[in-house]
Amino acid sequence: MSSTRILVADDDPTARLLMQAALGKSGFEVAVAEDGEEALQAFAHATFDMVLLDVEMPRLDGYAVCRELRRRCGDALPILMVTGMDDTASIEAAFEAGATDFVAKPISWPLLGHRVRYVLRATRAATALRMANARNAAMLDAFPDTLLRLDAADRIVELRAAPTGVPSCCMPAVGQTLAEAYPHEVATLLAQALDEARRSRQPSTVDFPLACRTGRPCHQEARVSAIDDGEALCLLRDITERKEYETRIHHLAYFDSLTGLANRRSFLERLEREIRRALQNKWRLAVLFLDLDRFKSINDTLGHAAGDALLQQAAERLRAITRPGDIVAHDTDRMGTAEFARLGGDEFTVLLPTISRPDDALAIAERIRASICAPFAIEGQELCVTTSVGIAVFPDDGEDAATLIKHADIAMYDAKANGRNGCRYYNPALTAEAVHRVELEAGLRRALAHDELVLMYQPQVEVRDGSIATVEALVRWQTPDGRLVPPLEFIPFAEECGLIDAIGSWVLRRACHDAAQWQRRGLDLRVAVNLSPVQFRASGLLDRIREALADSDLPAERLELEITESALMADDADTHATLAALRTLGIGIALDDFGTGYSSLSCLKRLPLDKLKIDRSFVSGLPDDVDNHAIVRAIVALARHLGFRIAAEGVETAAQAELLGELEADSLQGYLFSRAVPAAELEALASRRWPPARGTQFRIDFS
Ligand SMILES: Nc1nc2c(ncn2[C@@H]2O[C@@H]3COP(=O)(O)O[C@H]4[C@@H](O)[C@H](n5cnc6c(=O)[nH]c(N)nc65)O[C@@H]4COP(=O)(O)O[C@H]3[C@H]2O)c(=O)[nH]1
Repeated sequence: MSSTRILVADDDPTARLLMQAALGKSGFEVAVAEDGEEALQAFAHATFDMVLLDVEMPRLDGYAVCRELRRRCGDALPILMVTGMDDTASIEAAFEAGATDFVAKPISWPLLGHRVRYVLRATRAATALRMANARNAAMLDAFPDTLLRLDAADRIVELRAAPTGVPSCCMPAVGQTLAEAYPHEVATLLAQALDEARRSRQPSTVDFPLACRTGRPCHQEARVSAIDDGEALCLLRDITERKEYETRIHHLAYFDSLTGLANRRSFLERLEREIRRALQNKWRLAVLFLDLDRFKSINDTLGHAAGDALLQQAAERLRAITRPGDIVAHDTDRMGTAEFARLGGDEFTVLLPTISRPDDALAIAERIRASICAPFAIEGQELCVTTSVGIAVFPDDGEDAATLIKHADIAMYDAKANGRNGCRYYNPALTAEAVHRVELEAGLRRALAHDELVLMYQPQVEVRDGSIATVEALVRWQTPDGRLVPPLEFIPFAEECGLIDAIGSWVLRRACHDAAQWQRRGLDLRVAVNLSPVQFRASGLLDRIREALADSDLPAERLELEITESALMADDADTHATLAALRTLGIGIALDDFGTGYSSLSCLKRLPLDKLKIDRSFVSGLPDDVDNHAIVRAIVALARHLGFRIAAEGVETAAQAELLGELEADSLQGYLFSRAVPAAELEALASRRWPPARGTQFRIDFS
């Protein structure tokens, strides 16, 4: 450790010597000066930790030296003045000149060392305190918080306002108590935090909203800590932005951004809470599961923006249904607030936290169903949508959240399977059906992977000469156990579960391949392939068709696509562009199942179609059903007028064929001529001629 250097300035050589000896004995390194000027010169060449100055000195007295040294070295240098015992005037003058302390003559030599050490220690402590204060002040200046110092009565005795943060209108003032500065609840909260901090000697934190006069939301955080039993510090920080982020994050985590309804996670948490309550209180609750019937096809045909708008409006209707006071139940008070959620896609759930009996749930489900039935106005079009609702009741149908939701979902499927637009309770037998659906999907995936799909072809006979110009490709699923599954048992399901694209692509490629084979064998046949609405709207359709034609080497003119009216429901630019592009390629377009949809005449007129296929439901009653007769006659007249060819489906009797011939249909398809047959049998079939219908007695000769 380096020694402490002391400068002794005194014009009396004896006093100098004695001081030097006494201080040297106490372990200090001592330098001496004979007068004031010499003392200042000594400071110019060396540094000292302390100075002892005699008051009376020639040339420059001790006061002048003291003042000069203070100017040069600041407060950190301890200066001891040596004064006369009773000379209070010089003691006062010494302090005025900036002296740290004084030593009175006659000096007690044994005590001088102790006195010097004490002054040195005190000066160092004062310096350290000054530096700590400066550091604290700098830290507080850099602090983003507003600082309040409070006395024992929670009155603000000091306030350092942060440059930014707490808005001025929410800023307390010095002199106010917390109760005066803040609204009652906030003041109470802060007082509790202060009590806690004083008691535990640990800082404590609270946050609270404040009504800001600007009207903007304001949220503050206060961290309080006790200084001693009386005073306390309170740091205030504006956390409005953080709170807004937290709210937004919470909203994202718990709410569906499209509809503003609760999301799956939030619904599950609430359901779990309500199950616990229901268990304690021994009451029932119900979970409703619903989706919009045929939503997927609406979304695919009208586009996602329309689909989103529909979901938003449907969510709004759900909210409106169970607004407080709207619920019709046997025990309205106990019914509690219903919770709605969108689990994803068009799947919604409703939680009825307390029901007296299962009928209450059915009443709400029916109200929901009826409300969704009213037409929606979407993008300027009126859209009629229905919903199917499944109901599961706690504890009867499940004792935990996941089971209740699953069973309500299964019940909804049952409602769908039973004609849609209905409400169903869960029953255990339905689980078997749900298992069947899961197996069906797995089976279809396997069918695609293992080439279990087969195509059959049904001829369309030309009325003009009884020849077969077109055959319709109809898919079947040959399961490993040898069963031939008809398309209506898996195509609608494939549309629902998203497998239709893969199946449709397979059908297209196989049909093109078969048709190209027939062409190579000299058969003049066109192949008609069904295109589901989902496929029609899917991106990449044209590429897929071009690829299938190119790979099989089939001329585009030999391909016809059958599109149902629902696929063309969106009379928009995309529909026109797709149809026009197909026509430009040379592909024929037939409107399938005509009469069952909602095609408006004006819409039909604008579409580039080749053919209308009259649905077999109109053909089936012919020739006796007068209504069907009139409808078919009108369809034929309309199609003629628009320049389309006309095909009739489901022709089973010669009388039907004859009448359709008279009505001037162009081609006929039905069991009367042939069921759908494997590709290999088609060659034999296609070489036949059926007697022309027009003007002749239609006679079938299958021999
Ligand atoms: N009662 C009666 N029925 C007759 C008669 N003649 C033909 N049919 C049946 O009527 C359906 C005609 O096909 P669709 O209207 O396009 O109706 C098709 C079509 O909408 C769909 N489908 C079939 N294959 C495909 C495919 O490859 N892709 C797509 N997307 N749908 C397909 O499945 C539907 C049913 O197909 P299938 O069961 O093969 O049933 C075929 C056919 O077997 C008749 O005289 N009387």
